Amino acid sequence: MARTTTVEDVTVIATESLTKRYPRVTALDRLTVEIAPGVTGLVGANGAGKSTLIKILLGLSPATEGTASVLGLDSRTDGPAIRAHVGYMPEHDCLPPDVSATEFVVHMARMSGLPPTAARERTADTLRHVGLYEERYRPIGGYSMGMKQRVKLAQALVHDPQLVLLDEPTNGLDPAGRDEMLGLIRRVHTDFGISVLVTSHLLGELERTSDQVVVIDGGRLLRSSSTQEFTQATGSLAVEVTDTDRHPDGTRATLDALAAAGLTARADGHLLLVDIRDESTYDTVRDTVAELGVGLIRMEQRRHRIAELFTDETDQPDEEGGDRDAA
Ligand SMILES: Nc1ncnc2c1ncn2[C@@H]1O[C@H](COP(=O)(O)OP(=O)(O)OP(=O)(O)O)[C@@H](O)[C@H]1O
Repeated sequence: MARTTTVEDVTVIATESLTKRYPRVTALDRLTVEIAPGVTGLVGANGAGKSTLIKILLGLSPATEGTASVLGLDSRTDGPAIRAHVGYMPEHDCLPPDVSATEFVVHMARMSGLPPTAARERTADTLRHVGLYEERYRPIGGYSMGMKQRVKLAQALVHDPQLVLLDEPTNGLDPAGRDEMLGLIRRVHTDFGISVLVTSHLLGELERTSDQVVVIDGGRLLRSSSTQEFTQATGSLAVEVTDTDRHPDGTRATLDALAAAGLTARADGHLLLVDIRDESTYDTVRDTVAELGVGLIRMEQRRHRIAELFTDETDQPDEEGGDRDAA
């Protein structure tokens, strides 16, 4: 089932100066971005313009200015062809409570043009894939939020699209449910080769799930790059040490000793952030800690986090994560 990537689909979505103005608000403001195959996270606070972008990409809402192409098709003129090759999971609950997941997803498959037998087979496969097989004949009205989100995902996948646009698929889920949904989303790409654009206002989850992250704010592009670039190594070494009877504040004692050894370091809570000058920095830290007699709990190179985009670049968040999910 997995597809091979060809030169033509190196860019699955491209926008150029895309602008959408409503009477009172500019929802998208000259947005120019290219999205490669794989899993892409589109992150932004509520009202940033994520849903507006998705509706324009699907050809459901016209842009005021600029252009957007999806799988090489023009969203202004090729809406029906785009929707034939793209699956869409809307943000809000749009499910009929009185029908079963099977009935609903078969209906959506038929709407996309699949013949009856193929629609039933694809529905069974897709519901199994999203983990809803046992409950598939029960009315959706009795489903949990997590199960409803899976039905919405299944209907987006049932016609075997090349790309799916998932609008806030983790909304309303508890942390375990979110993790499961993110795992499913990742597998949509790894198992079936389907590219995914997934929106969220939660930064941490996109860091884990996406190959590329696009950040928008007030309809403008804040940043677009690979997740690897976002989380690349920084030039500082995070060091954590124990306290001892001789050094009841081990962190402070180590900070002073590192300064005496000629290194630049600062305390960040219980962590010490040491500037890496060259390879010898590691040895100097190790030797300084050993001479002091405090225990070395960890010594590792710091990595950037996507959350830092929303703070001062130099204002490193707490190592334990803090509120990494807040946009
Ligand atoms: N049909 C509309 N008419 C007028 N204004 C709209 C319309 N749709 C969206 N907006 C406005 O455009 C801006 C962007 O909204 P959009 O729904 O795209 O944001 P979002 O990032 O998806 O956030 P959310 O997750 O809250 O939906 C908001 O200020 C919103 O109020």
